[in-house]
Formats: sequence, C-alpha cells, structure tokens
Amino acid sequence: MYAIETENLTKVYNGTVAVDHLNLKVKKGTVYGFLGPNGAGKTTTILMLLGLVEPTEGTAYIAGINVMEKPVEVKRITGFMPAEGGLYPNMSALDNLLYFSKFYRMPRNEAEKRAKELLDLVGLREVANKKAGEFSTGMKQRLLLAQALINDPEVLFLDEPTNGLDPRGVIEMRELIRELKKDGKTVFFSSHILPEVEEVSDEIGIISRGKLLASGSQEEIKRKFIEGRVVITVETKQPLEISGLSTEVTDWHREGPNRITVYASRDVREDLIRELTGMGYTVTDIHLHEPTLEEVFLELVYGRERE
Ligand SMILES: Nc1ncnc2c1ncn2[C@@H]1O[C@H](COP(=O)(O)OP(=O)(O)OP(=O)(O)O)[C@@H](O)[C@H]1O
Repeated sequence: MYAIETENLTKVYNGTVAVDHLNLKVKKGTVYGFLGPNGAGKTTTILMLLGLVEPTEGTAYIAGINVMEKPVEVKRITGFMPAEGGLYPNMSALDNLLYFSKFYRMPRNEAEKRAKELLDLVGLREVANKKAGEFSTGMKQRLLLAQALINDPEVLFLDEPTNGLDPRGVIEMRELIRELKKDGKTVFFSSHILPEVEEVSDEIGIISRGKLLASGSQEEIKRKFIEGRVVITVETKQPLEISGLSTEVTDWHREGPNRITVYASRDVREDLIRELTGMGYTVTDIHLHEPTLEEVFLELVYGRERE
C-alpha cells in the first residue's frame, strides 16, 4: 500500500486546468519532493490530497483511504503546513499549538505535553510564550511545521516549506524533514527550487502546467530522460575524421581536432571503440554524459536544449 496514491486526479477552475490527470505513487516512510514552477498545480494537488479541495475528476488515497469518501479519517492521519497564513500573530507559540490541537479533540494535558515536545523538536521551546507575530520568517515556518505535527500524522504535506528562508533556515528545515523521515513519517513537500528538493528527497515528481512530467528516484528520472538521446564524447590520439563512420549516430559535432561529441539513440560506446580502432585510431577517452537533475528539470519544464 502506498502512503499517497492518485488516479487521474484532476482539478479544473473555471476552465483553467490546474491539475491534469495526475497519477502519483508515494511509498510509505519516504520523502517525496514535488517540484514545479509557480502555478504548476502543486498547492491544488496538496489541497485535493488533504480533502480540502474537491477534484473535478479522479481519485486520491492516503494510506489506502479514499480521500473523498472518508475525509475525516484522512484528516486524522495527515498534517499540513500551508505556504502562507495559518498562525495567530497575537497568540504565543504554545497557544497557537494548543488552539490547533482542539481540532483534534486532544485532552488539554496531552495537548500540552505534545506541544512542548514539538516546540523542542523545532527549537522554539525557549520562545514558547512569545507572540508568533514577533517571530522571524524561519521561526514562523518552524512553528507551522510543529502545528502540522500536533496530531502525530502518518503523512505530512509541506507546501513550499523553505519559502522566504535564509540559507541557514533552509538547512534547518531540511534537517527537520530528515528527522521526520527517521521517525517513520511520509513527507510530501512542494518546492520550485531544485537543490532543496534534490538534497532531501528519496523520490521526486516534476510537475508543470498540471501534468506530472517525471517521477521516481533521481537516478530513474535521469535514466529515463537519456533513453533515446545518449551523448558521448570521444577523444583519439590522432586527428579524427568522422565522415563515413558506420556506427549509428543521430548527430555529432566537433570539440577539437581530436575530439568529437556524438548523439545516438543508445549507448554506442563499444561500437565506436571497435570501429575507430579498426580504422587505426587510438581512443584515449570516451565517456557518456550524465545529465544533471537541473538539466533534466529545465528541459522537461522549459524545453531547453541540453548543452
Ligand atoms: N481557487 C482558485 N481559483 C481559480 N484558479 C486557481 C485557484 N487556485 C489555483 N488556481 C490556478 O490553478 C493553477 C495552479 O495553481 P497552484 O496554486 O496549484 O500552483 P502552484 O504550483 O502551487 O503554484 P505556486 O508555487 O505559485 O503556489 C494556476 O493557474 C492558478 O492560477
């Protein structure tokens, strides 16, 4: 059973397709980074997964529970850190958490114990009685995270948790996400900043204009991306003349007298070495170009050419 699963999940707002037939599978206990540019449909997806926005089409399951059919059960096992809002500025950090705990009908002493543990976790215990409105952006984000954890959820949704944070805040949030994973939680978090997702996610989903363009581990995404478009650089001891080569390449360009880059639909390194050796060349270097996740992301989302 997956922690999160969707089948053709779709949301159309007055003719605008915000989320388009999304099929997601997120394994239990993993960190899933949901990456996409502004307006890609990340928030809408999260809101549908939480049962807060009704899908136009499709189904979503959290830990096997149908979100539309059993919204209350889903709310019990999920936590949500929104991208903005969500705190009462005139209430102390502790009171914000205690107030939130009431939605889960937690007994007061249990709520207090839990709230204090969470303030410890996010490093706000010492400012527990300070008003949330006086907090820095990083502190507010951490309080929002504590709030999302009040009901000890199995599956946690964080919408742009690093938004507005300075580099140190980003590192702290990343460490907190790792802690949550250690604790066995599934963390689904959205971001438009690739390195933040890359660092901490077990799996990544790339979304653009409501569509899931790639999903899986970073290695899987890269491997799938290079299928059919392999880039190989070859260097030979002697000046290289490629015309008349029978190894199947789709294109090539010269990097220097002894060095060329070829584009092929599969890994033709062995064929190239064999053929070039047969032609009397000594191959001094041959390597396959591994795209970075950034190249994959940019090309998938913006259709940029790889260098
Ligand atoms: N309540 C709404 N009514 C109408 N259109 C909406 C509504 N919410 C979102 N949209 C539209 O749906 C699309 C997806 O928006 P969404 O907020 O889900 O994207 P996002 O990836 O979270 O973007 P961002 O990073 O900017 O928050 C956008 O075109 C947005 O304008």
